[in-house]
Parts: sequence; C-alpha cells; structure tokens
Amino acid sequence: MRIAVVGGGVMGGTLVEAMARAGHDDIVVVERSPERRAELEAQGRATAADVEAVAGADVVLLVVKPQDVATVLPVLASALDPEATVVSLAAGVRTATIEETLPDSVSVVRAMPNTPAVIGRGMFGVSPGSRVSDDRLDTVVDLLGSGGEVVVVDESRQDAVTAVSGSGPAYVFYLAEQMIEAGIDAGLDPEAARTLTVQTLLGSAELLAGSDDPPAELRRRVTSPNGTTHAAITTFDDRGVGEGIRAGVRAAAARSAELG
Ligand SMILES: NC(=O)C1=CN([C@@H]2O[C@H](COP(=O)(O)OP(=O)(O)OC[C@H]3O[C@@H](n4cnc5c(N)ncnc54)[C@H](O)[C@@H]3O)[C@@H](O)[C@H]2O)C=CC1
Ligand SMILES: O=C(O)[C@@H]1CCC=N1
Repeated sequence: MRIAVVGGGVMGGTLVEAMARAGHDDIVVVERSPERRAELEAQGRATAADVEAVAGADVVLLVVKPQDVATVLPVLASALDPEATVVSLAAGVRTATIEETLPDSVSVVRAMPNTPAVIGRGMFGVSPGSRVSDDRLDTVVDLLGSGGEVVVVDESRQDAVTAVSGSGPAYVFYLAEQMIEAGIDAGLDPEAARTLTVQTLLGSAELLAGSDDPPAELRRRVTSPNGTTHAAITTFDDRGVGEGIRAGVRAAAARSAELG
C-alpha cells in the first residue's frame, strides 16, 4: 500500500513514525518547509516538496493546519489517484467540505488523533464521509491503529472527540505541571516531584483502564474520611476546579465547531 502524508509537522511526523514502526515501508511525506524536509530525511523518510507527489498513493493522510486545507485541496483534486482514500486529520474540517472539492470516486475519512500516538498509545476518533465502503474504512482503522486505539464515531461527534481526546493530552500535562510545581513548593526537589507525579499519573491511568469501576469509585477508595485526599478534593470543589475543567472541554468543542 502506497501512503502519502501531506504535512510533515508534529502530527504528520508522529503518524509516519507509527506507520513505519508497524511495517509500512512505502510512505512519502509531502512537506513544503525545506528545513523540516531535511529533518525528516535525516530520520530516513522519503519526502517531496509538492502536493503533486500524492499521485499513485492508495491512502493520503492530510495533516496540515485546518487553515491550510483549502490551498491543498485543489492540487489534491487534480493529482490524486481516482480510487484513493483521503484521511483528513485537520481539526474541525468537515468531510462534506473536502468531498465537494475532490472527485466523487475518492473516499474521504476524517480522523482526530492525539500526540501519544508518537509512542503508539494514541487515541483516534474516525468518521467516514458519505462515500466510504466498509473495506476502505477498515483499511483506515488498521492504518491508524499503528498509532494506538481507534474508535469509529458519527461525524456529528467529532467536536466532542476533539475536545476530549484530541486536546486531552494537554489537560493531563497541565495537571502534571500543577502537581510538580506544588510538590516543589512543598519541599520536593524537581526531579523527585516529577517522578512522583508521572508515576502517579501512569499508575492511575492503568488502574482506571483495567477497572470496571467508574473513576468516582476509584477516587472514593483513595479518600479517607476527613483525611488528606478529602482536604484536596474539597478545595478543588470549593475553587470550582471540576466545573473549570468541564468548561474548558466545552470551550474546546465550541472552538472545533467554529474551525469547521
Ligand atoms: N498536534 C496535535 O496534537 C494535533 C493536531 N491535529 C491536527 O493535525 C494537523 C497538523 O497539526 P500539527 O502537526 O500540530 O501542525 P504543524 O504546523 O506542526 O504541521 C503542519 C505541517 O504542514 C506543512 N504544510 C502546510 N501546508 C503545506 C502544503 N501546502 N504542502 C506541504 N506541507 C504543508 C507545514 O510546513 C508543517 O510542517 C492540524 O490540522 C491539527 O488540527 C489534530 C489532533 C492533535
Ligand atoms: O489544538 C488544536 O487545535 C489541535 C486539535 C486537537 C489538538 N490540537
């Protein structure tokens, strides 16, 4: 299977690495920045400067910024193999918008990734456009599966997926920043604060992933009556931390809808 990746930035580079690790060896990265192309080539990737290089690809991953999609589409439309599948990873851009510009024979799929894909622990929410066969969708699910877990969702849910898992790693890193800073303030050296925080996040995520209990129940088991956890959670509630997080996720979903 020949794969072309248009946009070799943070997410494009991540996906290329994941697919290469999974054994895909016919990948070309279309990247307009000469500096970035040189970096990708140093990592052993085949690159091209012009979108025309998608000619002959079975699957094209579109991984440019949402505002750059409109400039790439007309070139894709003329260069693409008529039987190609285009997978857009651009936040907020609807499959209908892409389908309008591309030939009817081209299958269009939308996918929202996240950055843990760089270590094969990503989360992808995938939505087929209006003319995608089950076989084509399976191919895309398999391909993205090289970077982590894949769920298929109706496209109307993509703003919510973007807000929860697309942007989600940033929320976790934000929590990590606060915990590390607070640990240092409480007297830990920075390295110890980081180790304690990271292992706590890892262990808690794995405990949650392997449990049938909801997170609220796992939280209850940590919380002794009138103990330290109770003091922390009460303070979070008093300061509206939970509501703040939900408002943040809503703002991300609203911004995703706006970008579309
Ligand atoms: N970084 C993230 O965590 C996530 C990113 N995304 C989506 O992935 C897409 C890419 O994001 P990033 O990789 O973070 O951006 P980025 O800016 O790191 O990468 C985009 C790359 O595309 C290249 N590019 C732009 N126009 C081009 C053209 N016409 N031809 C060839 N190359 C071109 C740029 O030079 C750049 O290297 C965005 O649409 C974003 O919404 C989605 C979910 C998560
Ligand atoms: O912040 C953004 O717009 C992109 C989409 C999800 C993660 N990063």
